[in-house]
Amino acid sequence: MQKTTIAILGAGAWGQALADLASQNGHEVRVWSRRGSATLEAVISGAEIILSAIAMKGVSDLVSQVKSIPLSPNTILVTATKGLDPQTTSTPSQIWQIAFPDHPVVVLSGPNLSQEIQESLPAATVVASENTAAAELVQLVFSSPIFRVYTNPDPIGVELGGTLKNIMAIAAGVCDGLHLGTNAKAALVTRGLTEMVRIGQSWGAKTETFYGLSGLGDLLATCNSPLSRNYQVGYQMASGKTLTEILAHTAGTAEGVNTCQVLVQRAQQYTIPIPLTQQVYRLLQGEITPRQALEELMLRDIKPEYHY
Ligand SMILES: NC(=O)c1ccc[n+]([C@@H]2O[C@H](COP(=O)([O-])OP(=O)(O)OC[C@H]3O[C@@H](n4cnc5c(N)ncnc54)[C@H](O)[C@@H]3O)[C@@H](O)[C@H]2O)c1
Ligand SMILES: O=P(O)(O)OC[C@H](O)CO
Repeated sequence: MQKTTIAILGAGAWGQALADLASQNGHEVRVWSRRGSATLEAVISGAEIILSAIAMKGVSDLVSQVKSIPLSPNTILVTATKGLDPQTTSTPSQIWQIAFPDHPVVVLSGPNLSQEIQESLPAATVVASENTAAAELVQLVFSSPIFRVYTNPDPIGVELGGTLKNIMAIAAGVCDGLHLGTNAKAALVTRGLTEMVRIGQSWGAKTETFYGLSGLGDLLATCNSPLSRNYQVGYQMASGKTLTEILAHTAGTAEGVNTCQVLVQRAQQYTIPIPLTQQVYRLLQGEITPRQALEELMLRDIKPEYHY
């Protein structure tokens, strides 16, 4: 394809991996980091695609900074952050789209542990947008023999899959850390997916999106890999460490911690049942031990698996 100019905002593990994928495909890639020497203006000037891969806590501020810089009207905005805004409970793509109503916004999300991608191991991802042409351009830019990219028309569903699975990955880490066995893990991941679907429906996401790469796919990757920072948080909590101790020694961002707090707030507002998320929340708050969280989940009122 034609060479495209791409600005990657965020030089963390994920921003760097995506920058490398685009560079390997021959595109002109410029990376901005808040600690780097290049200005944001210089990095995004003339870029056809601006991709943000920064941590959730910086998204609103970054959006304001980008908004103060004139952009070409065709510039495509891509978000690869997996989190929720604590003030508004909005997703990153919603924040970008509100600030830039006339620009196409694309969500990039999938089972993508950055370390495996940096080792050139094969992976697949999803680029989702209401603007099909924009999603297809981003698909072309990143597709390669080691990175298979699918398009999808449900950006909120794709984004929520990648965001909500982080809470379940914390729970999966606890499950493995307590050596609860394969049956327990299967039950947790399956009921976790049911909870993700329920939350997603309240946001207007399509149910089937959660059964694809960005939902079930990312849930499986993150709940089964010691490379996941969220899984590591849960695994270490099972050994009795406090959240503060764990985060002090965690390299990189475990978004599930913040997402869990925001989701509890949103679930109260919209009356969404979120039993797994509630127990992860109480555990992270230091209100209960991992064993107590397990007991509370197992001893809830019995009920049908589905309400058909
Ligand atoms: N690492 C992965 O495997 C992976 C894969 C897919 C998605 N993600 C998501 O991508 C996002 C970034 O993850 P990461 O692994 O690169 O984390 P990281 O901790 O390695 O990097 C975070 C980046 O965000 C930047 N940042 C943090 N706060 C900021 C602020 N206030 N203003 C501007 N920049 C700020 C940091 O400087 C850094 O460049 C997260 O939402 C994560 O869930 C990560
Ligand atoms: O390290 P984690 O837990 O943020 O997971 C990384 C990616 O989201 C996996 O797709």
